[in-house]
Amino acid sequence: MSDPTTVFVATCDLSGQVRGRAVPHSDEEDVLRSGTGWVPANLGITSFGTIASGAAFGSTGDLRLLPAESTRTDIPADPDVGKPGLRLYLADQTQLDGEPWACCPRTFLRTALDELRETTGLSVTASFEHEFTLEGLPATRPFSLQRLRAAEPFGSDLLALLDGAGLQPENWLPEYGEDQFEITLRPADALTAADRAVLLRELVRDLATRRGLRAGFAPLPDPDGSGNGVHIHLSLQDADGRPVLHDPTQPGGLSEPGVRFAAGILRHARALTAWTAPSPTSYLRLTPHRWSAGGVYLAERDREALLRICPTSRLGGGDLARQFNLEYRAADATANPWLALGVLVRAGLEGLNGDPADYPRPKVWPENAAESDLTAVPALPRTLPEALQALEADKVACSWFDPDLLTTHLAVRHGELAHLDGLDGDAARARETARVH
Ligand SMILES: NC(=O)CC[C@H](N)C(=O)O
Repeated sequence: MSDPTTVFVATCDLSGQVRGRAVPHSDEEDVLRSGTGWVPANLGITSFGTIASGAAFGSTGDLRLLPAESTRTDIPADPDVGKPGLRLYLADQTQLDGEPWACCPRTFLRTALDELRETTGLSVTASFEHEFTLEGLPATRPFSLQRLRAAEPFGSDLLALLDGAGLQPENWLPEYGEDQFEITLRPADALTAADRAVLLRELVRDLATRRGLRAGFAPLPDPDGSGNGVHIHLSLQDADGRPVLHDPTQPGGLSEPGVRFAAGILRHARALTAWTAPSPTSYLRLTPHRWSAGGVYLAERDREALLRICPTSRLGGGDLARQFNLEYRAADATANPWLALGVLVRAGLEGLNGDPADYPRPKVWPENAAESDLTAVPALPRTLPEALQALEADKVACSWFDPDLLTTHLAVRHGELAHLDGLDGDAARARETARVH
């Protein structure tokens, strides 16, 4: 394929929106070396396009968008619909001299991973599973071949696009909800996995538009239907790349470091949701019996648990320790993937390094736990304002962020709430659903 003439250099904001600017292909080498201009105030834009009052950034200040070469993604030309090809890079937002900018979400994740490695010797492998709704198809049944075929050639084109872009697609499936599909990618090192999550959503939306469809990632498009979740799978490896989460002698097969990492996530769970589920409608999805996350607990193979110990299989000579992973289920596509994974790493790190008195061993609920046994597990926040209050009340969680990043995040969240203020439930949901397409 010939090189696309346009190169788009992008970051992902506090609402998961990808924003950036294009440069001509002839400038690509220069831009890879020295970046292109950017403005801190971009971080204070809500997903409704307004600048949040109270954001830390105003009319002054300048940054560079410095592309990460590893994220280079080519969208091939689609002459049938008159779209030229595009080269896309994800970028770090840096100071003008190239020094890290502490409010850059990608830098936040990288710094958390560095600190995990420096203080524990551990690294993270991760994968993001995305559900979304494909509007414009005939009605079909959940999980059916009919639904898979109804989405053709979108499905096959998507697998080819992701494969060609090096995103390593794993599963493409017709899901349970009306018009719902799921795409999973192979596990990768944590930064790559989060980069791929940012790219995946854009590639899905772009391809859907080119095929005359509309891909929606709203957390709950229909109040009576299924939610669109983003499930974040993660595992830990030691400095030699050996998996450390699995210990068959322990409850649920979860090793001591695994339990401690999980303890950190469970302890800070209510604050974490302010980052992983940052929209008002996120909380309509996070209710019991939706198989999203019905409470703050750790369980073997239970799709209602906030943290799920995923199944492993010996089939075909499978390596159980390598397959063993934890799945965080309270995220959705209104979250920034770098921040969502970054806060999980930060919380896990607190569990690993913190005083065990502050991070008591969580119970590992067995797969066959009855719902009546689980009535005492802590609840997730019921609304976004509750999650924001939980974040502000959690001084440990607040300490993970540059004060300007925290202030701006809170301002954006409150700005979005204000945008929906006074609308009734249906109107608010409709406005929300429209913005995350
Ligand atoms: N199969 C599943 O795990 C369903 C997930 C569910 N749709 C969610 O909102 O997270």
